[in-house]
Amino acid sequence: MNDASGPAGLAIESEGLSKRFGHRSAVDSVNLAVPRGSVYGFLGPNGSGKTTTIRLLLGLAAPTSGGIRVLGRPIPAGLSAVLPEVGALVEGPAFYPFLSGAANLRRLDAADRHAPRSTRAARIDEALELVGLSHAAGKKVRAYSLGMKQRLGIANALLRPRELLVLDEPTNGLDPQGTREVRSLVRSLAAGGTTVFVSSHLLAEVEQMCTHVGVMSVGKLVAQGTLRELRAAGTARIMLRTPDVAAAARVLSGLGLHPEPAGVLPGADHGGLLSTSPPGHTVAPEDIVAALVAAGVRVQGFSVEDASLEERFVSLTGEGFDVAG
Ligand SMILES: Nc1ncnc2c1ncn2[C@@H]1O[C@H](COP(=O)(O)OP(=O)(O)OP(=O)(O)O)[C@@H](O)[C@H]1O
Repeated sequence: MNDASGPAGLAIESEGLSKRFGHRSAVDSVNLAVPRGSVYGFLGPNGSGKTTTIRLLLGLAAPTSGGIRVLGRPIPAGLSAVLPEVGALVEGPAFYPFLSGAANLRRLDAADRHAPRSTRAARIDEALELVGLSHAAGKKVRAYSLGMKQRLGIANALLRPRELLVLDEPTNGLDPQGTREVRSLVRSLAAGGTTVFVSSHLLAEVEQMCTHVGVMSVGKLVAQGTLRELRAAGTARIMLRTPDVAAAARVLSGLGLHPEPAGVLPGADHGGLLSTSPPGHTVAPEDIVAALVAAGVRVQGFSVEDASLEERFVSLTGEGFDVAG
């Protein structure tokens, strides 16, 4: 595995990570590569193995086979050294409803034997500030909205400065306002330099929050990379309106694209072309227009539709993604 000790290293890395329950493979040969400083969206339909993977990463379950390194140390051997650097929100944290948010954090902080008592109050104030709950510190948790409870859970994960934050479906069950709160919190933590590994079954959410994505399907990691890389692996579509259809088709074919007549398009005198580029083959839109103009093709309209990530993920997982959110 790579050396993860430098800033350019990986915050999480796994090799052949597998977990079986009886004959059932919940996680199957997963090779994760989560760069330091990234917001990594761990995307997959329900039951695809995300929670099990997260439990393995945090040493909450033992792998059947394969290796894991978190912040450069092997798991589970290096857990005690790594855990203080890692904040996690896996199962929704249990709060006492009749205690205030601050009082709940005081109890949780007191349960951490590494947390010095003398700095407890300052630590709690800081964590509440970070998640935007200072104003509600003295309010009983039963009066918190779901979004506030979730942010309190994240505050608990942030009682110490963390290099890595692992969040399992942090917006599950939240209303749109709570969802927005948690997403913007994740973005601001990432802007502060924390690596965030966040699971989700919502494609739109991953697109909004994340720099990197790993896609799980039936226990396997079927794609991984930056959002841009995954988009580029799809097929871009070009729509061209022109009266010079035949000449335009020759130019596009010459660029390695696949033009097809699009019939009469709205606003076109004679017709148009739909053109796709084969996967992995990209021609900059400005180069396409320049080539058309150089060949004397009269361009009435030109648009590029990026391959939708949704199409790409559906083709990877064979499942419709819930794209709401
Ligand atoms: N303790 C367990 N014993 C037996 N099977 C399990 C156990 N934990 C998980 N599984 C199975 O492993 C598979 C992956 O589950 P997992 O919870 O990791 O998926 P997930 O992607 O997190 O889904 P969800 O979003 O619904 O939690 C599922 O088929 C699940 O039923």
